[in-house]
Amino acid sequence: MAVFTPVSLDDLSSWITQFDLGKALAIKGISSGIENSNFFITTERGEYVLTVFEKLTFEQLPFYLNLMRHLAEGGVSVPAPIANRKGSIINELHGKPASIVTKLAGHCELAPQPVHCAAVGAMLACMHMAAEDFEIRQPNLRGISWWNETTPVVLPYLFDSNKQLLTEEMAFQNAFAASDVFKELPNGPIHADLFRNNVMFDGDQLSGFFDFYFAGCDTWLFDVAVTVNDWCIDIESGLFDQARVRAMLDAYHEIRPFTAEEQIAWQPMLRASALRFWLSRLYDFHMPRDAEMLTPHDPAHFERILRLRIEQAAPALFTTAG
Ligand SMILES: Nc1ncnc2c1ncn2[C@@H]1O[C@H](COP(=O)(O)OP(=O)(O)O)[C@@H](O)[C@H]1O
Ligand SMILES: N[C@@H](CCOP(=O)(O)O)C(=O)O
Repeated sequence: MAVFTPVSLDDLSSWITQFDLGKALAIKGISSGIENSNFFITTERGEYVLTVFEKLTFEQLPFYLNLMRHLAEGGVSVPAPIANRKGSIINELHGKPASIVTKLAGHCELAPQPVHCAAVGAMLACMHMAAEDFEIRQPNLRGISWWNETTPVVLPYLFDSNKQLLTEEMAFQNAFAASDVFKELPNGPIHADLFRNNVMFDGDQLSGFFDFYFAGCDTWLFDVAVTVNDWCIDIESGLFDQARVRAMLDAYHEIRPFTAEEQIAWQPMLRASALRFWLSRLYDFHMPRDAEMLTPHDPAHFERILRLRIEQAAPALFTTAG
């Protein structure tokens, strides 16, 4: 159970009077979250999701919530934040920032087929384009600066072979980030954590992307790499499933054609996205924080993926002109 800040129906009943949502009828804690306290709530107007933010601050949250609002208004299926009568979408609850967003229908698809990957690829391209004119700029807080800060923290915990892997990959990624090719990569707001558990499907119909709380401005290709590295692999081995890879990349390319520079950067970017999650999982594993680490994610999964992405040629990013 990962509700860190309990909210009772009584608490909700008084707090919700600031919104035009009618009376609160029910509240149910969601157990699967690991970052925030999430609740399904029912009011006289319908069903919503209430999030009490455990770590993100009143200063950081406007980027994430306004991005969601911008995307929802732009026709991308994401949870839309609900404003109170004063127009505020971030409001204090039990001393912490909290928000109500619309509830997406359906369930996460944890055993995706090519049809699901194509839907995710197409919507990812639409999302990148819809976010292009979003005005708030906040860097990807789990980007290369964070990798450089985190590497010396986790290095002492690693066996020699992994020490070498991490040190050499960081050198490679720092050089890649300084390259001319990297500077030409299209960028903007990205989701940055679009794993299978952050997308909702209603049957085979994609009903939306959610959990934008790792979003930030970075290269679009990094977002594609994060998504492909989770959706298009055999989970046990980390090897690519070629049918799912093609379905996702072709669907993306049809909407937002990849560039020649992105093709050159594709393999380094697949490595970068594996490195990013290896590092965060190593950090969370060796520096656990309270209750959220009851079920730490396995760092070895991304160590395996990183080794594969270094050793094996990347699948073509695109096979036809856009
Ligand atoms: N807008 C939403 N619509 C429907 N379900 C949601 C929504 N937001 C969160 N959930 C549910 O809550 C669970 C935990 O949310 P998530 O954002 O992943 O939490 P955390 O960031 O704390 O890991 C999700 O797996 C999903 O089932
Ligand atoms: N996707 C990351 C963990 C981020 O947690 P989330 O449940 O909020 O998506 C990983 O797998 O390491």
